[in-house]
Amino acid sequence: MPDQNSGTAPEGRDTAQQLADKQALKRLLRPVSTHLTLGRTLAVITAVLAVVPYIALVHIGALLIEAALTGAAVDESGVFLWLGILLGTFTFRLLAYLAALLITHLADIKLGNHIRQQMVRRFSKTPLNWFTSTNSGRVRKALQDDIETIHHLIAHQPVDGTVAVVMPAALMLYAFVIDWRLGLLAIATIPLYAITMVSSMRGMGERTVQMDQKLGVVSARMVEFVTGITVVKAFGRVGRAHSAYQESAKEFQVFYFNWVGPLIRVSSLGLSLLAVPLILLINLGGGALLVAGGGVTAADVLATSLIALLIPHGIEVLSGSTWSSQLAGASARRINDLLDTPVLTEHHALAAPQAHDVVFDHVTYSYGTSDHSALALDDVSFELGAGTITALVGISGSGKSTIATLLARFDDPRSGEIRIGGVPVDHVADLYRHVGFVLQDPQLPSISIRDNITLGRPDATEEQIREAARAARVLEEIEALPRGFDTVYGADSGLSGGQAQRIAIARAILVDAPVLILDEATALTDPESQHQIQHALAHLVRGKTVLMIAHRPEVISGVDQIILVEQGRVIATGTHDDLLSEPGYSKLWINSPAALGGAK
Ligand SMILES: Nc1ncnc2c1ncn2[C@@H]1O[C@H](COP(=O)(O)OP(=O)(O)OP(=O)(O)O)[C@@H](O)[C@H]1O
Repeated sequence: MPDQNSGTAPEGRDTAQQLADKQALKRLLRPVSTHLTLGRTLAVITAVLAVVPYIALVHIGALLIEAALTGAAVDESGVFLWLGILLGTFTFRLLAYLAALLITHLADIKLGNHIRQQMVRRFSKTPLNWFTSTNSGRVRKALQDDIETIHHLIAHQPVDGTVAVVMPAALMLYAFVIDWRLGLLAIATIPLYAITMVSSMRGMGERTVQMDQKLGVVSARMVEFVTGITVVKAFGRVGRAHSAYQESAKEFQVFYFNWVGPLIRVSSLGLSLLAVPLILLINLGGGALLVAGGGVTAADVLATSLIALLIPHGIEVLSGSTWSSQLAGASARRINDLLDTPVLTEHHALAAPQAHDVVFDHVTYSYGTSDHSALALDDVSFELGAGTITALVGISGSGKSTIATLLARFDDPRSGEIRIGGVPVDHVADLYRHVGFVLQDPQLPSISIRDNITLGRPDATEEQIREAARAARVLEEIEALPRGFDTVYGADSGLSGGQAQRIAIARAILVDAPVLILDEATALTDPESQHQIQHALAHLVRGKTVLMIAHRPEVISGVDQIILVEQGRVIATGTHDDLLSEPGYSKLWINSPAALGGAK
């Protein structure tokens, strides 16, 4: 990972990074390599044929000069032949150039689609625990900004970059074919230009990497600022939050100015050296001397002078393409990183559990994938009897959500096994028919309420949907909305936290999975809403094997078993009374003497 805050990265690392960028680009462009080769081939043809007008110019000039010197009539058929060749080549070049651009643009579209499809395919197998807000931000950047950055490299660079190299080379060669002295005059200014370009391009690779990193910091600060704007505003700290963004933007501005300022001075020096008057002075002046000395014609001098004028433009385009390749390299690396996200192993020997007891068997888990990553769960073992309700309790960060998400296979344990009815969860066929969940954040996508409720069971009938909504105590509120069940969440109407929770419960009721994970989340809702949710949950949990993350003492009353978790380990298991002797347990309810008096 690049150090986002470091402005002066060590050179060795940057060179290694550039190498990695190049390899990443090679790998990313592989699916369209045939398109790109075809585009480049057509571009080479276009560039080589750029010589033809100059050949025609020289030949027509020769015919005219011959007529003028001999007093004979101009060889009209010869002139028309060359004009015909000129026109034919021009048309052919135009068509070849357009075809090349068409092919590279098609390649761009194909690659964009290919990357998006690959990402969707990859993410459908990626552990759900991977989707943190940071990683979601990375996905957004890759799908939007990085695909856009490589657009230029695929759609334009293979054609324009190739023409920029091959055309001047072919023209220079032809200048030497006309006359080697005129050829030397045509390229006379190039060494000066090359020196200024090389000095301005020095360190360009590292600077581009740094620019990319600094832009990343500016963008991250902007997202942080916008995401936290409500809290920041509520506490009147807009200036302070804004200043982090302003500082990173200022830092980028200073960096960019210090880099680009001298660059512009150097390249403008290069340009002035090659400015039209200088090129014409050398080529026409030197050419005139050669014409006077005999051996070359005025038409030859005109042709090579025009060639000399085109060379600098080619070099400019070439340096622009080099820069866009460097930018695209970093983008390719980020896209490839996402295409390589870890995925859950897919097993083929799947089975449907016949019973619904749950066993955690020496489960260990860490969010990081390296051997040194801190353990979020450390040797966790427990059992949930079929049809029983178990409450998971522990202080914040103790590992309750991690246990719950592993049961729903949001990721696989690093070691140990989780079984439902004796079948390891990674071997359960159609897992979400067996494990349902209602989490703190109800996660309603921006689709209709009907589709939200039937997400886990798209074939549900209208009556079943209404029945689920009724059991979840949200039917009346849905029907009171102007578009009822067709209301699109977010677009047509928002919902209160309690309503969204009850819609998530209706969804779980409809799926009717025999194992249920509940993240008790009533703290954010008002007492009436809490009451409604409790009723909806009571309906939902009937006869199910329930694992409930409990935050309040009230909800542990009536559960069959309580599991106390501390620092990723199961400290004790039992009933409320069994656990009262555990200091960690009584400390949890210290502000709730009623619970300590007996929750049952
Ligand atoms: N996405 C994540 N990436 C890295 N570490 C994480 C992630 N989610 C949780 N953790 C870490 O794993 C440990 C257990 O967290 P977990 O969310 O399971 O605790 P919890 O008991 O559910 O807390 P809370 O009651 O506050 O929700 C904590 O140290 C936490 O910082």
